[in-house]
Amino acid sequence: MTELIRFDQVSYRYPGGQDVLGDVSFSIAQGEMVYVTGPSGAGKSTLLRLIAALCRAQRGQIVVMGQNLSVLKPRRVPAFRQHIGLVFQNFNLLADRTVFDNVALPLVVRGYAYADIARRTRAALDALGLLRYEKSLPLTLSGGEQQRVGIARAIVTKPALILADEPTGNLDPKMAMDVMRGFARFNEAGVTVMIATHAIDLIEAVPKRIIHLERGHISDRLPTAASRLGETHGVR
Ligand SMILES: Nc1ncnc2c1ncn2[C@@H]1O[C@H](COP(=O)(O)OP(=O)(O)OP(=O)(O)O)[C@@H](O)[C@H]1O
Repeated sequence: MTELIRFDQVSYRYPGGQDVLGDVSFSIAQGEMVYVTGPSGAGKSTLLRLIAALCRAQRGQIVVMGQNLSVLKPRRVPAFRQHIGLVFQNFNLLADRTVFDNVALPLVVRGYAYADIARRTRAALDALGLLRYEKSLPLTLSGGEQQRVGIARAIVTKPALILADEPTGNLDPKMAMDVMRGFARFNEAGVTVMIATHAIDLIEAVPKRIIHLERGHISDRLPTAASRLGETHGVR
């Protein structure tokens, strides 16, 4: 078993705040698919941000793909991130570029030949059911369609690791299920996948390992329909 991600007693606080993650330790093997669950504010997004080196833990050690993130030099962060597909809540799409251009961008940045870019981009668009929108501008699409453009852009480089934060948040139930099954297919093809989600029904439909957070700590208590009810009502 090759370890892809390791957290050893990791704590993190935003500037001026309190610890939002405290003494978090876990290990994820290459090829695993893992859900990160927990009530709103439990620290799910922060956990994914730490793995992507978008922020840096004050205490403990994080190793991702063999790289110890506490000693990763800022100028090396972009190269490190090239192996990660990020799907975050704000889609960060370029409003003045077509769907095709948005999805192709990571390949353009990496200097792929145009024929390769076109083939891979269309394959990613096809996988997310977006081919017919390739010439559209993102703002002419629905929220769910824009979310899928963000996912297509994250997978187009065939990353070793996909980190997805609430990737089904804006999707209708059928599309949400399709997207979750899509992640499971990438995972079957060997990609390690971590998904922060509240969608207990999808987790039950596509069951995988769960890392459950409660107030910044890993908890053995797994998410249930009852906790989902609590979340809907904002109970912490
Ligand atoms: N940029 C920030 N500055 C200060 N505090 C922050 C920042 N981002 C998040 N927090 C705080 O950190 C805690 C954890 O937030 P995080 O977004 O990781 O939780 P989450 O489990 O992903 O929540 P949600 O399910 O609502 O997305 C929360 O208390 C939040 O208010």
